[in-house]
Order: sequence, then C-alpha cells, then structure tokens
Amino acid sequence: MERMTPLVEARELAVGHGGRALIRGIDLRLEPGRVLCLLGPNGAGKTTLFRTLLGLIPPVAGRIELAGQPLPRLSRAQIARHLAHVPQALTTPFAFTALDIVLMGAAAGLGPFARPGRPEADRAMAALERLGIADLARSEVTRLSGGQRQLVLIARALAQEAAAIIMDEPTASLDFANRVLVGKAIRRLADLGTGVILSSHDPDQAAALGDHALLVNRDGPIASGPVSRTLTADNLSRLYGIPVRRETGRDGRLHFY
Ligand SMILES: Nc1ncnc2c1ncn2[C@@H]1O[C@H](COP(=O)(O)OP(=O)(O)OP(=O)(O)O)[C@@H](O)[C@H]1O
Repeated sequence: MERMTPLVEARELAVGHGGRALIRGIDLRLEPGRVLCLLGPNGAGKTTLFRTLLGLIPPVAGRIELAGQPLPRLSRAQIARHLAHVPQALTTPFAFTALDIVLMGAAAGLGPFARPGRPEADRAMAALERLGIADLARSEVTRLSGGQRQLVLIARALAQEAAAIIMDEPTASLDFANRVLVGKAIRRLADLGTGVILSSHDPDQAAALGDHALLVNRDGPIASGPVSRTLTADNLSRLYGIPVRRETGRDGRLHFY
C-alpha cells in the first residue's frame, strides 16, 4: 500500500537554542486527520520543538518536511498554508479587536503586499462562530480573560485554514467548560482532515484527544506511537520521574493518577 505524504515529518531532529541541543533524535510524522500529543515535563523543550517545526528557529540537526517539501525551502506564506500556530499566550500591547487578530490568521497565506478582503473577513467571522465567541469580535483583546484570549488564538489558527495546526498547551488557561469546547473543536478539526500537534501536561487529555503520543523529557524522546501503547504507566513514570498508574474507565477511556 502506498504511504500517505505526511503533513509534517521530522527525522533525526535535534532542537535547541544557540546551536546547543535540548532534545536529540526526534522522529515524528503527522498525517491528515490525526492528533499527535506531545507530553513532557516543564522545560523539556516542547515549545522549542514547536518553534523549530514552524521554521522560527533553526534545527540543531536533522530534517523537517511539510507535505514532503523541505522546510528551509518554504517562504513564510507557504509555511502558513501548511501549518498554523496556537502559541501558549497572546501577548500584544496593541488594542486589536478579536476580529483583527483572527483576520491575521485568515490573511496569513496571502503574499506580503496583499490586503485581506471580504473572503478573509468571512473566514475570520466563521472561525469565531465555530468556537462560540462571535460576540467577542469587536472586543479589544487586552480586555479579555486569559481563556477568552486563548479561544481567539485558536480561532486565528482555524481561520488560517492550514493543513495542520500546532497548539502549545491549548487548554492550559481554560475553565472546564471551555476545555471541553476546545477539546471537541480539536477532535472535529481532525475528523475533517486537519492534522494537529498539541502539547499537554495532562495524560488523560492526551489519551482522550490523541491518536499518537510522543513523550520527551530532558534525556530525549522516551516513547512514541499510538496512545494506548505509548501512554503506559511505565512510560509516564519514566517521563515524570514519579510512580504513575493507569486505569481504563467504564467508558473505555484511559485515566492516570
Ligand atoms: N530563546 C531562548 N534562548 C535560550 N534558551 C531558551 C530560549 N527559550 C527557551 N529556552 C530554554 O529552553 C528550555 C526549554 O524551554 P521550552 O519552553 O522549550 O520548554 P517546554 O517543554 O515548552 O516547557 P513548559 O512545559 O514549561 O512550557 C528551557 O530551559 C528554557 O529556559
């Protein structure tokens, strides 16, 4: 059977800062419609890996391809068509409205001198509606709560309509209802064919949302593969350096404690 070209592929990747590797030997592959969860302790290098995959910092070693094309050969606008990014937090000192921010996502695939028009505005509004925050469109983001700002960032990534989205702890600052909302939105996106790579500090969430998991700590990658085989008590105990137990609930979901 012919193998599908992955949306994102990294081989023998080493990532770090100033040429010094934090993690070495990362192999990852994201296919359309799949959710890959990255788990690891604080400071392991998850954000550094994401910034490397997005072409924002150079790899220390190894190769990255987006839809079969080497990352260094792609322009920023081309990368934006392949990969959208939901950072950990929205930081802007400017009084942008939520709609302004989401419009930036809708316009990310345009050339450097093109201006967003009606189609981009419609896409931005549709993304806000999908996350149930259309009523925030005219609100200044500096006045929104952390959770609302996070939803705006996710809407910006949706509006970009990239083939894959990288999300850095997308539900970290959300209350329970918004966590559920965003979790469902992520699964729905994947069901419609988008590839998602997300980091999480919650193995239960990774098991619920992920198809695959990649576990990395300061020693490097510990395990990767389908969630049920990768999120084992042994692997998570090694990952976090504490005893972890795993249980399968009556609903068939994995729980860790
Ligand atoms: N621009 C930078 N220059 C030098 N070192 C950096 C830079 N950004 C981050 N680091 C260091 O790289 C290491 C990994 O940071 P990173 O943010 O990638 O970890 P993380 O796994 O995402 O952590 P967390 O779970 O706490 O968000 C940390 O020790 C951090 O201090």
